Amino acid sequence: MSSSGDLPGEPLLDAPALTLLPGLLGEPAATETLARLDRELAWQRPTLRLYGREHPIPRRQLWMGDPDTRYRYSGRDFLPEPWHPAVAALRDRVVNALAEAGTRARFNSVLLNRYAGGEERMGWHSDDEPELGPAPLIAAVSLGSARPLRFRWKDRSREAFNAWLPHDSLLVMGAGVQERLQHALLPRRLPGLRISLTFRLVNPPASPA
Ligand SMILES: O=C(O)CCC(=O)C(=O)O
Ligand SMILES: [Fe+2]
Repeated sequence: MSSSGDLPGEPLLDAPALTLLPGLLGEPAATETLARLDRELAWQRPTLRLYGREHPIPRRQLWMGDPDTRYRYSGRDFLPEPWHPAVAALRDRVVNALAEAGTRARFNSVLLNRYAGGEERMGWHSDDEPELGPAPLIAAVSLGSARPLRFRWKDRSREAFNAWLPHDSLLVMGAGVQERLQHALLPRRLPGLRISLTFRLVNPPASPA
């Protein structure tokens, strides 16, 4: 895979490569896709176990992908929902946008997050599960209300910063981003529905001998 440093979007970071591409779908497709995903998906609010207590997550989410893409998250296994046609179309659009920019990528799964308003959120993390491999390329599509995704360096060598994610944008987190930084969608007084889709390539589990 070539580096995503040559993507035509706005480079937020050069090394490791973090790039924002606005206008992924155009209108009215972007707004229609937001409404369709909101309406047609079976959004879930799973509980996570923290210090022995069950907590509902502060957003809704859905794991979708090829049947062999198991995903472990906070000690739980999530089985993927089959691809919804609108999500599969979005995945293909992302792959094409990356290809046009000279970056070859393949995705077999996606985590969809639905934030009803600014109080819904996602805490600090890196997408560094072993099944994503050592240097994953993660493509994050944002639809709806603009929110900042906050980044901080694990070694605190540089200042934390915001990546503002407007409606109909694609944030490409290239090789090294998960290794060196964490990100979070912090609560903000910003009303409005937002849906994000983070496309990933999960290594299919080796078949048992
Ligand atoms: O909603 C966002 O933009 C962040 C989502 C995210 O970090 C993830 O799905 O791992
Ligand atoms: Fe993430």
